[in-house]
Amino acid sequence: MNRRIMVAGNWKMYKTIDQAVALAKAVAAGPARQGLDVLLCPNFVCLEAVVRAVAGSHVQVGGQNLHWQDEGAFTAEISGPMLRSVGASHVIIGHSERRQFFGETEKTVRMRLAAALRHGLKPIVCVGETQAERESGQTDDVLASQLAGGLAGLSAAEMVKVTLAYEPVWAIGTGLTASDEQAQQVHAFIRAWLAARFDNQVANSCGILYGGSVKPANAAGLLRQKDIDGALVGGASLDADSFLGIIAAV
Ligand SMILES: O=C[C@H](O)COP(=O)(O)O
Repeated sequence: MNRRIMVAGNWKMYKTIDQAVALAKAVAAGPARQGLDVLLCPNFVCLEAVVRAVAGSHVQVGGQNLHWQDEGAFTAEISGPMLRSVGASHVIIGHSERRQFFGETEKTVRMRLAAALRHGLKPIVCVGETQAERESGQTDDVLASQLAGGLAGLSAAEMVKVTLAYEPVWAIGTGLTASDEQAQQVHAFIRAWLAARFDNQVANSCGILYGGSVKPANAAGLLRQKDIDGALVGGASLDADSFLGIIAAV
């Protein structure tokens, strides 16, 4: 099964419009590679400018979140139709920072996922355990629970439109990276979970990205792993040279 590889930059709450446009143009000037998707996820304020900056290139643009309703009295929220109207193709859902700081639950992940699929946005659903959960041997249980809740009731036809991202919370922004073996072990667990919940075909076609202190120096080892289909990059995506270095390492 030949799954596509994706290198996605999650810019989090960084970059003003001018900075975002400069970075997006630098990334878009990098080489396009067969079978490799390059995605940039800027903050909402910069989305439109980044879409324009990469227009005509191989680079795609996504949002970092979306609300489950299409519209309504939900101050400061952004909906699927709004993301589509600005030219976004993807959306990140359930990032651990949303879970940790903004009350994201499995239920809201599932509702956001439904909204993304309803509007033809390609969802990237994040899962991952904390350091305490890993140290107490709960990694598999935590992931199974996040997957079961976040993907509850999803059909196989819907699941193949979803990309998953395994992001161990202890490796995000800390400089600690899961070893190649640790990451592969969890990715294999997730793929086995998908095979059991759906079937082998779904499990084998679903992209599973790794996120957590991915840098040019460790990207090649991680991406060489059988069940790692790309990277969701935070800090190292904020600099063109390091993000292009990760792409080059694929
Ligand atoms: O979404 C990206 C992840 O949170 C990884 O962030 P990081 O590369 O800064 O550790």
